[in-house]
Amino acid sequence: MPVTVGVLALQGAFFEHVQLLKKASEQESLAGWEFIEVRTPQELAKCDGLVLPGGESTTMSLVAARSNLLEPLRDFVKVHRKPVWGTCAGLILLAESANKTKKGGQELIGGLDVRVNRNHFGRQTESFQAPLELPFLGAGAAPFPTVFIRAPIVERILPHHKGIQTEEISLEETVVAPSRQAKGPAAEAATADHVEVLATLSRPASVIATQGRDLSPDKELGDIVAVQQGNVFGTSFHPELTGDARIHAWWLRQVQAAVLRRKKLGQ
Ligand SMILES: NC(=O)CC[C@H](N)C(=O)O
Repeated sequence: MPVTVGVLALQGAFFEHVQLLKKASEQESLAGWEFIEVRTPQELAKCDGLVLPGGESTTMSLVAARSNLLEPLRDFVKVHRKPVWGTCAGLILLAESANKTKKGGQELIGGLDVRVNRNHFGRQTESFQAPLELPFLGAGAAPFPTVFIRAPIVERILPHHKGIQTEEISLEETVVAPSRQAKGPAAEAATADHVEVLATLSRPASVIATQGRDLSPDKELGDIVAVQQGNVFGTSFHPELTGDARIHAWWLRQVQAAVLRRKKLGQ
């Protein structure tokens, strides 16, 4: 079963992702998988799954718009519901809403019903590394060496399928992603109406967020740094900048499951 996984290669750490995807596929003994850099709608159309790397989300969305990729990317995530994973800037692009965006706005792709707070931990010089428990990697998994560089966090879980969040529009420097309708049975199967919190920074994640609940004031929960909603996965940190391929391997298994689901449904 040939499977093609793309990494959006407009800007940022795309090369590192491709390398770790290859390493993970070897670890998982996945034969016949192809990993490609995506710069055009034609390349995107070949993909069964897509990684949006870290970098600078403002630049990435500008280049995506100029490359006529924004609409195909939105369709990939929200209409075809193929698996996507955004790291850092990629997570920002996958959010339905983002704070502290550049004046004049910034285009988002959307797909995760969350609002992110950009540059949550401060500037480049305030970058840090932290060993983080990631329960989704399995019971007893060793802490993951997470790298945070001008990283966003998920500061709010938004109500599902609200489309444009009108309450957010009035907030200065907050942007929202345009809404889209999923189509077809595979799309339905991959649609999840809740955002699952997979990791928080200050303590091991054991929390499933409920819709519409503002989690930011409750500091006890810690900062949300990994979330999943259906086929959309996002991390605040950069696994591609470590040699650790465990998250890539975990995500490739998600892609494999999604491809099998689509096949079963004849799509
Ligand atoms: N390392 C990163 O990807 C940083 C993201 C960056 N702060 C942005 O807003 O795009």
